[in-house]
Amino acid sequence: MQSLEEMRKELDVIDDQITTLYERRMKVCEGVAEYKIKNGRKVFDKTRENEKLAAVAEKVSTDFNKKGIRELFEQLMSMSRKLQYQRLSEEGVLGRLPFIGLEQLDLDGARVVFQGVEGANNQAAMLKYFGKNVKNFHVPSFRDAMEAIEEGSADYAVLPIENSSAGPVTQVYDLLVEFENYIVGETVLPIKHMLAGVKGTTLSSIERVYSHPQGLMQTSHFLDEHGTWQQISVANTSMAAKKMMEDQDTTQAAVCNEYAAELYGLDILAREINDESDNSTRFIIVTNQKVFLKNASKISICFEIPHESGSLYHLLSHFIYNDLNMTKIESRPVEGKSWEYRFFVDFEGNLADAAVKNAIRGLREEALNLKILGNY
Ligand SMILES: C=C(O[C@@H]1C=C(C(=O)O)C=C[C@H]1O)C(=O)O
Repeated sequence: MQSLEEMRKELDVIDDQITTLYERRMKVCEGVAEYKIKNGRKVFDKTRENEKLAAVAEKVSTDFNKKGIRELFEQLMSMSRKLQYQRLSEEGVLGRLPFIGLEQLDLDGARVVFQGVEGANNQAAMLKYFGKNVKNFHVPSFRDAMEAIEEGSADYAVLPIENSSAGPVTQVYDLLVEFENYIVGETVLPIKHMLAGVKGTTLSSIERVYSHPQGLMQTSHFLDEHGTWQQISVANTSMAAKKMMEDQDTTQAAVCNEYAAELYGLDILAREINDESDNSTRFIIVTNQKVFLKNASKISICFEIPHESGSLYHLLSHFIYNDLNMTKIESRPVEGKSWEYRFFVDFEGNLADAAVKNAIRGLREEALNLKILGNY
């Protein structure tokens, strides 16, 4: 039997050959890039890649090696594409993105819509971002807010997207896909939940507690201690508070913020019942124009992927190869396609950066239905 040293020497010789061949292959791919630039051809040719994968698998013997050689060539061709996108970028033929860069947002006389009623956390987020003199109105649902900007009755909408303890506001993710509206800003607001009821309500008189599902989730530890209370979801925490005022019923209470409790004349029965003491929610500012601030530093996109092994891995490699820092990934089921998912990715960068354009070009060719949700 050969010694380990001898076998390693043999591997070194083989690897030298692979390395030389890799460089030679990439050199040819540069030529392919030049050809494609000249002739306006797409970088990604899935048919050619599938033929190649089948051909190389044919040439090796065991199932293990068939799988291995496919993986190796998937990687090689993915590298080849990235080199080609880079050449396209250097030649300035990446194409223009349909977003217009602005020095600042047009906030003059802007009308802003938020979901809920007076006292909603969405309203507090709006006041934080736009200032207290902002012209505004409120609507019953997130969908109504999206429609208001799409049809132009409002210029901006403020929507919650994610909570530090309860996670994503999934409905808002889905609406971002459905509507031609784009994120232009974000703001983070600390959220403190109170348990509030009309005068005379006590912890022992309560049978039902009302709030937005996020409000119920963010106070689940406290609510679990009162397991007999029925938890009822309503569209907004401030709507729950308003309902308490309207019903005047001591068998029910609302999870809402202090301002809403005050506004609707409720007593606070328990303060700061949120599970996490630093509970906070990130809100996005959405508009109907494809614009971004020139100093924007975060990009949100979403895409579907072919239902094949390795496809997410290959798509995410565009971030790695362009040195882009991915800060978040979420997935949501694709409507009408059971067990298929749409991915939402946030990463650092500006749409004017070459690295960003390069990554988006690659993602656009290789993913299904890529949508840029905004740069802010
Ligand atoms: C090199 C090409 O570009 C891409 C990369 C391929 C490869 O590395 O073999 C194959 C198909 C294309 O997706 C080509 O079109 O031939």
